[in-house]
Amino acid sequence: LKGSVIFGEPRNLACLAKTWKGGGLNSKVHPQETDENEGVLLIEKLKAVDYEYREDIHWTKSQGLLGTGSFGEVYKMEDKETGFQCAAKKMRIEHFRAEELTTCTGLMHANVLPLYGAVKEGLWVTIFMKLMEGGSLGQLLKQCGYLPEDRALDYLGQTLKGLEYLHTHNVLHGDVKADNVLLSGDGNHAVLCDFGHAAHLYPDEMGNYLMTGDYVPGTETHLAPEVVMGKRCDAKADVWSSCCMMLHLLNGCHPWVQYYNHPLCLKIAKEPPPLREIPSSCHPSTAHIIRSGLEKEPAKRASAAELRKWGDDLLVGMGIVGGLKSPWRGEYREPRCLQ
Ligand SMILES: N#Cc1cccc(-c2csc(Nc3cc(F)ccc3O)n2)c1
Repeated sequence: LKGSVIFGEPRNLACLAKTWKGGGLNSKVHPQETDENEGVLLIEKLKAVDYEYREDIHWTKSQGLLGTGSFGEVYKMEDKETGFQCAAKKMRIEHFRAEELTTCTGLMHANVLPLYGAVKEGLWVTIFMKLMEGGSLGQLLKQCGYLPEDRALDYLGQTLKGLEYLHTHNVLHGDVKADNVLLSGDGNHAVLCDFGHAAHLYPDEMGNYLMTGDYVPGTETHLAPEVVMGKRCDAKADVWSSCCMMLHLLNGCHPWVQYYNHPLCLKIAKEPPPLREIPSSCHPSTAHIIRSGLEKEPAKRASAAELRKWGDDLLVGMGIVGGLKSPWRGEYREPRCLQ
């Protein structure tokens, strides 16, 4: 069995990932070589042996799912030689998008989940990332209904910090939602994950950074109007989604679904933004932040940087600087949409 898994740099992984798109060249030209093993590991704790890194031989996934990512299931995994544990998303090569790796390789920020590497084994691609013991924000919501305003604001702020960084690097996340925000074991640190819908933003003649046509839309309830209308969109599409996520955190249910039937995309394009779903109990500045992020016109919509700044000032204004937030797994709150 031969392999070509190396310990390398992010740009090596970005370059290799482009050859995996659509099943990879080899699987077409030499179908019998569907057991090939290639990839790039970015940390020493994941050790390829003789240029191979194969499931059950060099690493094993633990029983039970951590979660379900875009196009693949997420497991806790352990390197057999080093005992190091991390998270791994395994998916079929047909569902793999090179952007999942080319957008996040080489990016490092406190609110963006670090990438540890990726390998292809036959017709499967596995992406390794840092293990986040607190699980996803989506899972936390399922456990506690909806979040108190201070904690929701804190998680929105951390998500916006991650988005601000991605947007500065001309990357659109493309599927901002509670399921794609992961938490540390103590619930205090939140990171953006899952670049399965991510896209590179390119400057047009007007200097706007837009994405190209091959964007795979994210979660319907969180899609911005310009996305559902098939327009070329920019980083502002993530800002709209982040405020849909905020409504989800505050209400315990996705926006739109209480008021409209599917297909929602027609309503998102036609109807006014879901401002009536902002809880009346919210601090006026919280409502202002959400309204500014739910402007239908992308040019009028606030940027991630602007919303994050307002959010930081508001948390200071509310006297919440680090840790004075409601308990992280407090008592269950009946989602507002079921009340
Ligand atoms: N650790 C962890 C953990 C716990 C719960 C959910 C998730 C989760 C939701 S989407 C997601 N995507 C993802 C996870 C990887 F390990 C690698 C690439 C990914 O896109 N992971 C991760």
